[in-house]
Amino acid sequence: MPWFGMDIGGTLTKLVYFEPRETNRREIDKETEILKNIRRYLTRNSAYGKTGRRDVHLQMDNVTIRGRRGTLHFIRFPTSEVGSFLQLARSKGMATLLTTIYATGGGAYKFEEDFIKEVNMRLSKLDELDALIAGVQFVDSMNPHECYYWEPNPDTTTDNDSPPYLEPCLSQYVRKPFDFSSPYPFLLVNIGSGVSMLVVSSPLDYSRVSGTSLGGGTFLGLCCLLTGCSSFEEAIALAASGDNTTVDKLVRDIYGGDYERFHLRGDLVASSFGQMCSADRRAKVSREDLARATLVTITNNIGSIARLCASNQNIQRVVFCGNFLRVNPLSMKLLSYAMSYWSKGALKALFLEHEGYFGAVGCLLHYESKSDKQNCTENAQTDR
Ligand SMILES: Nc1ncnc2c1ncn2[C@@H]1O[C@H](COP(=O)(O)OP(=O)(O)OP(=O)(O)O)[C@@H](O)[C@H]1O
Ligand SMILES: CC(C)(CO)[C@@H](O)C(=O)NCCC(=O)O
Repeated sequence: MPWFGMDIGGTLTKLVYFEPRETNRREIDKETEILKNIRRYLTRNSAYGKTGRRDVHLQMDNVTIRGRRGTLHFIRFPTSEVGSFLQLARSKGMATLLTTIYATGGGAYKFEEDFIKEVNMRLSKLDELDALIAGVQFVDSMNPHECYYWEPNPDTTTDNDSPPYLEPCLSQYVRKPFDFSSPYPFLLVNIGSGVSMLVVSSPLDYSRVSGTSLGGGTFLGLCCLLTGCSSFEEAIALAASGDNTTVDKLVRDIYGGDYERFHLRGDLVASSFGQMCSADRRAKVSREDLARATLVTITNNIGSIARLCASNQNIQRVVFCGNFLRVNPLSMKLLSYAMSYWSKGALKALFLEHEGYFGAVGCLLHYESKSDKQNCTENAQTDR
């Protein structure tokens, strides 16, 4: 059976395929024709059907899993296309193999029967947050460049005591590697369709301390409504060339400058979408500006909750992951700026290269959903 790990999320399904290195002739001969075809199909293409994509740039070579060396391939498709995926898998002969694969995410429960009916495939279900943490730890241990952060380029910033203003500052942010070899404790913020926030205290000890339904799904849903865009990539491209200050009400729109007593600078957003109460302004606003304001609103809200959780728990490192951050450097820079600015430099925002794939990797590792060793508690969500 090919080694798959699958995370069937609210928006995207992530499939990670481990291709063991062929060690000898006997092993190659033992592989059935169907398995060979599946391997060739997956590894020689980067698009599957209309919507399946392999993220070739994320491929990891020379990975060891359960004593075998090989390559990890990262594939995604919209969860709304699970039906087409099952038909494709059937057409490749999957139904003739007696298979069980490890799967997580809400869809592992929702689509369990469909997998059995369509491709004779059993889903062995793992908890999505257990799988997420296991995946983060494993990928980070295999990839020295996994973890990174953003900071203003020291060559382009001026020597000035006051923090740099937001907009000019963001364009100067550069990406830097971060040594994540002693990570604990850290706050893990998984921005998928919705958002989960986990305090990770040690490899086997974490708790879900908060969450918010205002996540990546909200950004995309609102952008589709407001701009008529039809894909995440389009929404991000619109936001990248927009200006949220025509949509949001800033502190300076209310005060004429800074609100000095409480150190609220004039360029801070006082009220997200606050300018859209005016019919005149609504008539003039562009799709780009609306997309930018939606991105900034959702990102800053997640940043605020993350900051509260981190300071409640006395944590300095906040690791953001999830596919909302895919092709989305703007949100990463905004989060970096907000974490540092609002905590007066105490908090550091960190990011992971394999963004939304950790749950699927965790499945591939065949971690058990309820290990006796693991101390995973669903805490009262007091941070809301
Ligand atoms: N190609 C894409 N299509 C749709 N959304 C995308 C795409 N790329 C990135 N995204 C963003 O990623 C989000 C989904 O992220 P992710 O795959 O981590 O979560 P999920 O597993 O689907 O959701 P959840 O964990 O809440 O069930 C979307 O809501 C959207 O903001
Ligand atoms: C429901 C999950 C865990 C599914 O991945 C995720 O979408 C999420 O954490 N949503 C936020 C739920 C909340 O805490 O308000």
